[in-house]
Amino acid sequence: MAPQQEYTIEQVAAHNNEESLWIIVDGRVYDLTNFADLHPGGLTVLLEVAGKDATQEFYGLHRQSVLAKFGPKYEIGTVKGVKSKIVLQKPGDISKVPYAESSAWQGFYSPYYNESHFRFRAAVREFIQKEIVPDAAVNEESGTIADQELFEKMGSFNLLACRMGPGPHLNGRTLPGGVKPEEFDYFHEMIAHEEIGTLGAPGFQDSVATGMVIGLPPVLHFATKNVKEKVVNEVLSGKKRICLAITEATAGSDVAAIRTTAKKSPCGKYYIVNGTKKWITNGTFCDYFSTAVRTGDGPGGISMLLIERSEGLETKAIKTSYSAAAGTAYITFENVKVPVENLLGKEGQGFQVIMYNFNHERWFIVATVTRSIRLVIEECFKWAQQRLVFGKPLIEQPVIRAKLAHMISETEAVHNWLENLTYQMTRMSYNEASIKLGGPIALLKLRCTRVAHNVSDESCQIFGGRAITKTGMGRIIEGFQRTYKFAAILGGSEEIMADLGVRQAMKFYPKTAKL
Ligand code: HEM
Repeated sequence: MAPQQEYTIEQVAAHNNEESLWIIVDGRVYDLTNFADLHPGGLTVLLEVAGKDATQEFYGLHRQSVLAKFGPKYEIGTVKGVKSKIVLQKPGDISKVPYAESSAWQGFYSPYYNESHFRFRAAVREFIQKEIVPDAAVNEESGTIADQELFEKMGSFNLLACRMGPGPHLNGRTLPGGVKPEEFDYFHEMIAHEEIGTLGAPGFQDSVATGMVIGLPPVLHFATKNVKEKVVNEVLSGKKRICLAITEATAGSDVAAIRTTAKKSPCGKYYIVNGTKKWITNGTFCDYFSTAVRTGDGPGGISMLLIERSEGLETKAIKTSYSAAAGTAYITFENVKVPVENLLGKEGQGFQVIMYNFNHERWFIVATVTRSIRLVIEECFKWAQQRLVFGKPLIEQPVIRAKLAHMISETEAVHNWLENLTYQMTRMSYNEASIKLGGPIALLKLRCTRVAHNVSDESCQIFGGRAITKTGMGRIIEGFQRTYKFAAILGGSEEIMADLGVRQAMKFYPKTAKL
């Protein structure tokens, strides 16, 4: 960085032309003479503010990251007697923008969190900011998946293990923030998913590693000892990757309609798998596929197999509105030989295996999406404060404040319900949770993705043209509005969630209750 020389306002004012073009942003002086021709916004706009304080103009048109990237190259000093007012966020910082964080992180009391949760979030956030954020926006745009090195870093930091929740797979590990495996609970796990939701790069954030969060549980809970030990170690260390392969072109929410078959070989040592899978998150780059197959007729004829990438298994990318970084795949199986030891659970009991993780999968989606919604709220709040329209900040318009009010209140309601249900998960046995939480989690997911819909809609109106522009101020909003629908379909569509929620409630309806 250039030495911090001090300049008077008058000295800066003398550099007001193309030959010498200086500006002030937040008490710092930038010499843009050599940058002016490269400036994406053009030379004219810079000449209009040459030699002047351009803080307001700058923040009306650029994200902070522009200064973080170009500032060190062009900054030549500070303005005498002027203190910089804008705080650049550092890795691990908690946002002070109201509602941009869970309330407990903004000074409100909470019955749910202890000191270890705060340590855990700080450590995970710092890791994500340092190791994942630098690639996120670039990979999101280019459609490049996370590289092997990043997976292994997430493995050795034990972020991958933490995203699988509490359980024996954590034993012997040092968890982020020095959290001990025995103190790790579903709130820590929720925080890990939430932090991934801060990336603002929907496809890329799925690349790190949604496939694992939904694809490894069948192995963790239903694989034979040998298969489990090998695969869980490989995946949690980041050396190999896994995904969940259930959906087919003709079978989505109606899982029972799957057609992919697995027939025992005459020697009895293998299943021979034939068929297809569609919209498989992370499929293009996974080594393992937890796959639903048909081993017999009807709903009782479904089984789950762990299939390794091998001869006859091919994946190709599906072009979705998502970034290709998510690795959304169409998979074909042509006489793929799968050892019988790779059966997950019992033959014909695939439904139980699939259902085992449904609540967890939906809960994880809510945690991640709700955090992404908060990020959208933070973006809208900041934008409404710094964008001048009709001569005053956008937030001075009552209609904009009303939009923020709806976004905030809906999101806080969802998050509070999420915390409440997470608390139930920390207290209930698996069996109790299966009986009692299926309905509420389904309804929570329904509400969460409906709120995502409303927030997307309102945020687009607040950001205007920038909400449909891939770079610049509206970058996060553009990504959100293009992709939020994914969560309304993945893990059970809104319609199925609504129906399931009420059907579950009907099971508990007292026969004696009458109007
Ligand atoms: C340190 C000083 C500056 C740097 C490094 C800088 C850099 C940039 C960059 C990288 C962009 C592209 C942003 C994107 O679309 O992602 C941009 C756009 C732009 N800049 Fe600057 N800029 C600076 C100062 C200014 C100032 C002082 C003004 C106006 C007075 C200005 C006006 C604009 C405009 C109008 C655009 C286009 C914005 C849009 O398409 O919405 N810039 N600038």
